[in-house]
Amino acid sequence: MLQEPSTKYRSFAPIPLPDRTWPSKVISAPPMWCSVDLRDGNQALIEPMDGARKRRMFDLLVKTGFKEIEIGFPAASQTDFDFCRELIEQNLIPDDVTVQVLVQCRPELIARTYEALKGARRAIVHFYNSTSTVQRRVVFGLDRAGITDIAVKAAQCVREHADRHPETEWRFEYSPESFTGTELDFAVEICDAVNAVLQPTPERRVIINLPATVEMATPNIYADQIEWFLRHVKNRDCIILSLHPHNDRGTGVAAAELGMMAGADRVEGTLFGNGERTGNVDVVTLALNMYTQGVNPGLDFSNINEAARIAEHCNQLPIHPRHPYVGDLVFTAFSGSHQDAIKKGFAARRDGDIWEIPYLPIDPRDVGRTYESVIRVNSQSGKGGIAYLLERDYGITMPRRLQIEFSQVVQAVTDATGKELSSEQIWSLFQKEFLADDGAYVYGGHQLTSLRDQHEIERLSLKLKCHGQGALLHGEGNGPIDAIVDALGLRFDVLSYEEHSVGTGSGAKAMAFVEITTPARATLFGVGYHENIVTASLLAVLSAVNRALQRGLLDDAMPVATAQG
Ligand SMILES: CC(=O)SCCNC(=O)CCNC(=O)[C@H](O)C(C)(C)COP(=O)(O)OP(=O)(O)OC[C@H]1O[C@@H](n2cnc3c(N)ncnc32)[C@H](O)[C@@H]1OP(=O)(O)O
Ligand SMILES: CC(C)C(=O)C(=O)O
Repeated sequence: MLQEPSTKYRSFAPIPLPDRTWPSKVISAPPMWCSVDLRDGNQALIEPMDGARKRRMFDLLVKTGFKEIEIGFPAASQTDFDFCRELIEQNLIPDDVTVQVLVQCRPELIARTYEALKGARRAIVHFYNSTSTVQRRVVFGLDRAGITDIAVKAAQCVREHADRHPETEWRFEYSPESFTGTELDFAVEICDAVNAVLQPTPERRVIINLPATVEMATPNIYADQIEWFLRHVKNRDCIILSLHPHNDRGTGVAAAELGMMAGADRVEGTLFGNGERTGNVDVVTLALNMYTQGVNPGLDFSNINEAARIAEHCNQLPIHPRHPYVGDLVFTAFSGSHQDAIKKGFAARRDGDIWEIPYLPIDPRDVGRTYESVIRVNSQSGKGGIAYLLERDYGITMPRRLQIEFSQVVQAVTDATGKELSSEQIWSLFQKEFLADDGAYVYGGHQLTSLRDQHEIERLSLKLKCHGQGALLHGEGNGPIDAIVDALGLRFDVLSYEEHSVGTGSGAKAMAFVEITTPARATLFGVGYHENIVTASLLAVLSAVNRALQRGLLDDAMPVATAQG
């Protein structure tokens, strides 16, 4: 790269529009949408679509709700010509859909285009020529008058052909191609000249499409260009002002949004932004951006995965996993603080609330995605995410301090492997850590009786394997936990106890959580999981004791005094 890029590149001159109004506008209604997947998208593919893929894409576009679809450039390729014929002859165009085709301002190509459209009920003929300073100079070698002449002659030609086929309801679209590199006064001048031929009316408006053929500046400049154009073009009421942004600077969506605020009526773009170079503007993102502002976009992406898979098949191009609204990872949080906030957001949410879940700008279910992958765990994750997965997939609600303790167990594994852990793997780590029966003290059965004369006192007889040897311990207390602490005779106290059921009906089990503290003031949890709630509590105490023994936090003195063979 150059140390001094200004020797090779220059900045885009601002548009003189100090009283611009677009910055304070709000998008409150969708534009007229036109899909150009089958033309601009298609012409950028490594392998342009064959008839079958075109048909699949067309059906998807219709199902999504597009009412205007640019189906190709029939004068350019036989495939496009044949596809156009197929749609017309087989009557495949729904009544409320209008097909559009592109053609250069060349009479022979225009003639072929009308051949392709013969018999159509309705059609938009879209003609274009490049108007930018650079293309005038290097491609056409013509001045403004010469370029205007090309456009005006083409306008006459498309009109004449149309007049010869009154059975079709014709509409026209003109694009001063490379508009963003065209002086604004010239763009207005050439469009006025074309309109003088086409003679649009408020009832039969012409589509004037102002493409950012190459995105050359910040999106506010595009908005200024649109507002400036609309203030100066003649007969605004006879024009449908259309945008056709590309994404060379990565701001195609922003440019389209600001362009709409600047007064545009219509947007041409493609699904997921396929198209020349960095693509056309992504209509899915545009539509769902509107949706998340509470505006019905008029396009239906309720099953966004299906749309994505069809687009990938037709374009033979993958969609990036981080692509807005659709990428495989866009509804996934790996990082701990995000997971924590999402978990709390879901917990706080009530039916009918405005959607306000941190880090999730849209409810994944609105586009047919599930909450399945919202939280995934790796070394960047925290307790909230782990707790969320265990709760969602296994119905386990861990006490907060256990979440902290267990997250360290998970973290040790993710740090060591560098890999993601599935919720199944987390559950098996949880079982290994808390529920395994391979500790020093293994539960073998119990009996609990209330003392006849002292109702609050319970007596516990507990069968155990202590270090592999059978033992029968006895203890008393004001409940099973108190009694097992007494029976074990070890130096620890119980700090907290919680229990909840997991599952419902006859398959339900109890999960008990016991937190103990040792003489050295170490605290740690044990978990018990059993059909019987008392057994679950006893198991939880033994789980905590075993974990403390394993860590050398308790004296491992077998309670011989009370043990019996
Ligand atoms: C920004 C866009 O996306 S515009 C759409 C671009 N899409 C495509 O090009 C895809 C389909 N195109 C094609 O298949 C071919 O280009 C065709 C069939 C249309 C034309 O092919 P060809 O005639 O072989 O030539 P080619 O495309 O190289 O034409 C360039 C010639 O057309 C002229 N030309 C280019 N665009 C236009 C236009 N819009 N109007 C009039 N003339 C034009 C050029 O000045 C050049 O003229 P020259 O031959 O006198 O130098
Ligand atoms: C033909 C025009 C509209 C075009 O595709 C472009 O400028 O990108």
